[in-house]
Amino acid sequence: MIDASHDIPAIALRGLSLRYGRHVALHPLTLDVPKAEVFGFLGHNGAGKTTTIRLLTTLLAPTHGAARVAGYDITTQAMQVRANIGYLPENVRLYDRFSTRENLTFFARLSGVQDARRRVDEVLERLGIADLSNRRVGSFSKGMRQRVGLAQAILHDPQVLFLDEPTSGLDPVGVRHLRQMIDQLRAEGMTIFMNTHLLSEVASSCSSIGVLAHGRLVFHDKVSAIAGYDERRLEELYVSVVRQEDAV
Ligand SMILES: Nc1ncnc2c1ncn2[C@@H]1O[C@H](COP(=O)(O)OP(=O)(O)OP(=O)(O)O)[C@@H](O)[C@H]1O
Repeated sequence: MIDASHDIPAIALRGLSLRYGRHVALHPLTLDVPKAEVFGFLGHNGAGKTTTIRLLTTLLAPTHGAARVAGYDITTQAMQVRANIGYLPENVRLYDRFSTRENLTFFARLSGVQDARRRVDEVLERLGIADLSNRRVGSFSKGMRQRVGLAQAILHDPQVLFLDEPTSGLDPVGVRHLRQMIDQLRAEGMTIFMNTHLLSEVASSCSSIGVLAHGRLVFHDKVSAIAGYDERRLEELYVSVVRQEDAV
């Protein structure tokens, strides 16, 4: 049983698992992510990272186990979970024929945001993308779409933000811009759970790290606890824990 008081972690998994038919995509996973942390979730292709995010965002129901996000149970309080999380999927879905402002106003109203127009302006300013307001998103680069997607994900001021490979396919300027946004949101107290393949992303943005291999958590620690935690050290660590798992 997970405590539902205010001191609980922003994200708490207890033996959470998922099978697709006979295939175990996620073995029982127990993990806490404290509030206002950026958690980097690493793992090879097919390790189970997206499956974990889909469980925590209530898009999939677990086969076994439980989890709380922002204090709410993902199975019995799915609506409350959804009201308190933002999700930026790898490929952002926007209405190409509409402007940034029109897209965001539509999504803000859909999620019941009060005074949607004012809130959209506020988020555009906060993320430094007011210059994109009146442009149609159909003409946007991947980096611009990601920025609008992030704005969409935080319109309702969620406590917890899930990012699935947020910088995948972005050029260095796009990566830098998104990182700055993530740093800013964390500084404001948001908890961020980020799937990534990039060790540079973990070294620059994350406070703690988990490594998943074949659906099992094979490493979990604070990034600062890894001696000399630069990108190279993280790479050595990543390769060693994934190799150990392969040898089992
Ligand atoms: N809808 C599905 N039906 C059956 N198997 C699935 C389904 N979705 C994912 N899988 C399988 O579950 C496993 C975990 O997939 P998942 O997408 O969670 O991995 P991932 O770590 O996010 O990979 P990537 O880094 O490539 O995005 C993989 O073996 C995948 O083939």
